[in-house]
Formats: sequence, C-alpha cells, structure tokens
Amino acid sequence: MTDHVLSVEEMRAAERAAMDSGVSEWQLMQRAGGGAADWIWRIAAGRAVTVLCGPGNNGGDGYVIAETLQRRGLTVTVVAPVEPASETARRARDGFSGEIAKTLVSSSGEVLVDCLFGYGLSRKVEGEFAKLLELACPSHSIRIAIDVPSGIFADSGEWLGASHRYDHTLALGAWKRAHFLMPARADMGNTRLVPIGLDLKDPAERLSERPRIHPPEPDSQKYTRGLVAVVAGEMPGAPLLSSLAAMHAGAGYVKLFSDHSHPDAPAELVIEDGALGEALDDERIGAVLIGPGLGRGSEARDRLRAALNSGHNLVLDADALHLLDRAMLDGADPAKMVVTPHDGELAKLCETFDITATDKRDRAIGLRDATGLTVLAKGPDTLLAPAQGGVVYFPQGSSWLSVAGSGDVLAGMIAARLAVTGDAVGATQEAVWLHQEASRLAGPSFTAGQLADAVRAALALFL
Ligand SMILES: NC(=O)C1=CN([C@@H]2O[C@H](COP(=O)(O)OP(=O)(O)OC[C@H]3O[C@@H](n4cnc5c(N)ncnc54)[C@H](OP(=O)(O)O)[C@@H]3O)[C@@H](O)[C@H]2O)[C@@H](O)CC1
Ligand SMILES: Nc1ncnc2c1ncn2[C@@H]1O[C@H](COP(=O)(O)OP(=O)(O)O)[C@@H](O)[C@H]1O
Ligand SMILES: [K+]
Repeated sequence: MTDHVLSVEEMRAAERAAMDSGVSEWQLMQRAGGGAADWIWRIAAGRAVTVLCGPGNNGGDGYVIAETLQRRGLTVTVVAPVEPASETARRARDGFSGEIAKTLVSSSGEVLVDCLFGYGLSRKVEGEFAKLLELACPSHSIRIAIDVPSGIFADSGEWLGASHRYDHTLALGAWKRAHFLMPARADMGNTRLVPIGLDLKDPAERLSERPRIHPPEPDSQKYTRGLVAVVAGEMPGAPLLSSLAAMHAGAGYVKLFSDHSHPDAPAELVIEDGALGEALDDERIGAVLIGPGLGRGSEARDRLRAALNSGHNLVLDADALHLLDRAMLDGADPAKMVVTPHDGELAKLCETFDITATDKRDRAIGLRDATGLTVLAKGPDTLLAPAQGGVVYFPQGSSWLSVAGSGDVLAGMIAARLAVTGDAVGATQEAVWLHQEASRLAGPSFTAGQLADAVRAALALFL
C-alpha cells in the first residue's frame, strides 16, 4: 500500500517481517536501490552523478544505485568518508565496480545522490559528514535525497545538524512522518515513493487518499443536501467568506446567523439576525460553523455556548478556539466536532487543555486524546488527528494559501461537507483536498474571496 506513514520502529518491524517471510535484507536493498536508480536515471537524463555513501544501509542503497547507474552508462563518482558498518552495506560496496573516493573531488557530477544517512540517523550530523554535505549540496545543480535527506530525523521532520535543500526525495518502502512534517518537507522537494514489496497492514498513520465526492442523491432537496449554519459575531467579513465557500462546496442551503447588514452578500445567502439559540433550534441544520469573526468578548462566549449546546455537527475555528475550554465542552458531544487550529491556535488550545507536547503532531494527538475532538492542525504540514485515532497527513498544498482569510474559506468548506455527509473525518479530508485544488485553480497571489470562488471548479475535479 502506498498510503502508510510509518515510524522508524514500524519501518524496522516491517522489514523484519519481510525477512521472516523469506526475503533477505540484501534483496530488500536491491529493490530499494534499483527502484531509486530508475528515478535517478530519468532525473539525471545523461548527466554525471555523485553518490555520497554513509556507513549504514542507506549507504548500502547508495552503492547499489551507483552500480546500477554506472552499468547503464552514466558517469558515477562515489564518495564514502567511512567504511560500511553493516554486512549488507559491505556486500553492496563490494558489488560496486567503480572507484570510491574518501572526499569530494572537483570533477564530481551535476546530480547529487545523498545516501549518507536514512532513518538510522541517531545523532547530530557533524565533522566530516557535515563538511561533505556543505561542499556537495551547493556544488551540484540537482540534489536527490534517498529515503530522507541526511540529517533529517525521520520520526519528527527535524534537522539534526545543518539543513540543506533537495530537489527530490525518494522514500524507500513506505512514507516516514518526516515526509509530511515541517521543516523537513519544505526541504525535500518533490517526493516519490519507491515500493520494495513490504507487506504493511492496518496503518495507524496514513496519507489522505484523494477523495471521490458524490453529487446530490436523485431525490435530494435543499435541506437533505445539507443545511449549513454559519454563526457570525463581531466582524462581518470572515463569516461571509466562510459562507461563500460553503455555498460552493456542495451544501444545499447556507444560512448566515449575523446581526450585521452584509451589503456585499449574494442574494442566495440567507442572513438571519436575532436570538441565536432559537435559530439553531432547527433540526434540519446539518452542520454549524462558529469562530471566524466571532470576537472574544462575553457575547462571543454566549454564542459559542449556544452552538456547543445545539447538538449539531460543529466546526470550531479561529476565535472559537481561543474561547474553548473544559467548562465549555462540558455536556457537548466532541465526537460531532472538528477543531481547525493553525499553529498559534494549537499552542493556545494545548495550554488550555494542559498538553505539554511541543511538536505539531504530538500536540494534535494530545489535544484529540484529552478532549475527544477531531483536530485538524493546519499549516504547510496540515495533519488530521481523528477522534477515532490515528493520524492522517496530506500532500503538500500551495504556499499561496498563506493569505489572510484562507482558513475561513477552509472552515466553510468543512462545514459544507460535514452537512452533506455527516462524517467529520471524511468531510475534513474532502475540504482540505478541495482547498488545495481551489488554490491551484485560483492561480498565483489570489485573495481569499477568489479562493472561495474557485471552490466550485475544484469540486468538479472530485466528482
Ligand atoms: N533494513 C532494511 O532492510 C532496509 C533498509 N534500507 C535503507 O536503510 C536505511 C536504514 O539503514 P540503517 O538502519 O543502517 O541506518 P542509516 O540511516 O544507514 O545509518 C545508520 C548508520 O549511520 C550511523 N550514524 C547515525 N547517525 C550518525 C551521525 N549523525 N553521524 C555519524 N554516524 C551516524 C550509525 O552508527 P551508530 O548510530 O550505530 O553508531 C549507523 O552506522 C534506510 O533509510 C534505507 O535507506 C533499504 O535498503 C531497504 C531495506
Ligand atoms: N505555506 C503554506 N503552504 C500550504 N498551505 C498553507 C500555507 N500557509 C497556510 N496554509 C493553509 O492556509 C490556511 C490558513 O488558515 P489560517 O491560518 O486559519 O488563516 P486565516 O486565519 O487568515 O484564515 C490553512 O488551511 C493552512 O493549512
Ligand atoms: K539520505
């Protein structure tokens, strides 16, 4: 399967299981190195290649890659500052028919293949290894990391040592967490998975699969198609943006509960003012969104309480995340709720719910476990911690999404998909995919309003 995301421990267990079933480590290395070489061959397109080989099996892969490319006629230079430390890596080194240099020579190639360290990195990269990377990375025009860039800790995506930018990263056997977490993912370039025939079962953590969105049922009407209630507060702009996105993301009916006048709102958007408790007392509502433009005062608090007590499916974003606490959640059903914090809001929620974790994945899991909420931790490395457990990662989104109001658009789309399907985890994934596709369709430097406008065309790509 190509959607598993494994920890280093799980990766080692999967490889042990393969070996228990009769596949040798040497065979696994042949598959890994051979599969990686196929990609490098295409990327190099005849250019000379430098392969850096480290002491472990990542280095072993490097010798297999070097031999494969050399046999295909490429000019290959291997640089290995130390001897291989594992038997399988030694066998791979012995199978390389070319010269092995201890240091980088000036005549090295244009394409760098980094096989110094993979997921076996156990400490900071220093000394001769650090110097070699410092020399080799800037002096090659195309940089390819094998499994992970050397220096990246595969479980967290942190750099242990100096960071370097790569154009391509070829993940071996299965994705590791680092392939989806910052800062690693920003430095990995294009990522590709090279399968090596591991039999992976029941992943706790996985990559979100591109969803298939269904058109309305033949007998659907506006209420059964999904009625979204967007609850406004102090500021009119943000909830209006969320409502527009919700209207384009498949909901049958969008109501904005707001006391503002909204002169720019389209005629199709129904705006209701007055008592929120009564307005929310409509069993046809499929999902409520509260938070964008809500404010943080006592009136905002009352509106959030009304939404939490409404019993509806709920999306909590922006200001709602600053007001949420244990007392607010008391009596509400977290299984019906999705919270959508960016990094700052996630930090605030962790403070509120006494979660001491410091990295994003652990914070999202901690918050989910402490509250029973489904947590979408947003950013360049958006990840989802579903109430039911596990973690879901996403392909990298466009960095043009870093524009004010883009989160309001996403929240509106989650509410729409939730009103349509009633499935918080599925709806959230659909919305993240729609958001990313809409950003591509909107072109560069879009505004949040233009992003919301692109949602309908994005939806068409998932039908
Ligand atoms: N097993 C399999 O079946 C398959 C594995 N595959 C490949 O193997 C990779 C994992 O291999 P691996 O476990 O040997 O680890 P790897 O990343 O090569 O490095 C470990 C070596 O480096 C050393 N070392 C660590 N940090 C260091 C530092 N900062 N500075 C200096 N030294 C440091 C460490 O030394 P030690 O910590 O023991 O002192 C040890 O000698 C994986 O990413 C994939 O590419 C594929 O071929 C598929 C089949
Ligand atoms: N550099 C980036 N790359 C990819 N996606 C990003 C990036 N920056 C922000 N995003 C996405 O854009 C949205 C921003 O949401 P948020 O931070 O709540 O913004 P706002 O509060 O202005 O609406 C999130 O969905 C986030 O994942
Ligand atoms: K590497």
